Amino acid sequence: MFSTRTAARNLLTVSRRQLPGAMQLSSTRMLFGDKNKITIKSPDEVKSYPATIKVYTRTGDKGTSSLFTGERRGKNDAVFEALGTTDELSSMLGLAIAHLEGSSAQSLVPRLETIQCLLQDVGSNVATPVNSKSQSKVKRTRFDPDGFHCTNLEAWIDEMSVGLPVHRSFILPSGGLAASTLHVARTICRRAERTLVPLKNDIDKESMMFVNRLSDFLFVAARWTAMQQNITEKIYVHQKGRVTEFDK
Ligand SMILES: Nc1ncnc2c1ncn2[C@@H]1O[C@H](COP(=O)(O)OP(=O)(O)OP(=O)(O)O)[C@@H](O)[C@H]1O
Repeated sequence: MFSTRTAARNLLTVSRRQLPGAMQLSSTRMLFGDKNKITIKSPDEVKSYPATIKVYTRTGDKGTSSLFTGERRGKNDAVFEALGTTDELSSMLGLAIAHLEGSSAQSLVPRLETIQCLLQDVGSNVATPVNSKSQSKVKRTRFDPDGFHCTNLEAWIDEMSVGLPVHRSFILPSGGLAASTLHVARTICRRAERTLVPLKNDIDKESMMFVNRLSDFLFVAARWTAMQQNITEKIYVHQKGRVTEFDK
């Protein structure tokens, strides 16, 4: 038997991203290890890997990479476009979290962390086309079959919309560092949604619903953050014939 501390130390050498495709999935339940190997226990398999899995495998050097099914495709394939964009979105949420922590809007952080995990699940869904031969993998990567996460986003949107200032004009991406970062995340989210469209027959419809609802949530989250931090949002002003302070 190995102590939890030893296992934790060994785990430090391996991030989820470094593990083979299958092990990057959210269905991975548990990792434990000894000095020389990491054992990963997921619902239907237990596998061991060397404790020092390297970040690079060199298998992607020629411009192809693998889906969860093992199928290799060019890195310019629509699947990797979508995976890269959801990854970019999750990274931007990480930046938003960094700006929120310690602020009067930090209660938003756990929600954003939940969303980061769900984007990982959307990625798993994207990386496993629904008509793949391996139906067990398709089943394992099914995204939100009950629509729970989409409904949950709607509940968050409704709750956080209460008390937001009402404007007749467009709200410009603004409201401070955290809110503006959330606006950037919102625009990446909309791009992520566009990257899913060519894949719509290969992914679960709930993935698309979730990403669509997520951009609405991020809009409200940005506005809510500005309000919590007492920062006034900027509003669109028609510029025709208008001289700026700078030009005067
Ligand atoms: N350029 C990319 N854009 C989006 N997704 C990618 C890209 N490259 C790889 N992926 C996805 O991310 C996973 C992990 O990326 P990784 O960099 O380990 O893959 P690789 O480039 O195929 O391998 P290596 O970097 O070890 O040569 C891959 O299995 C693939 O699903």
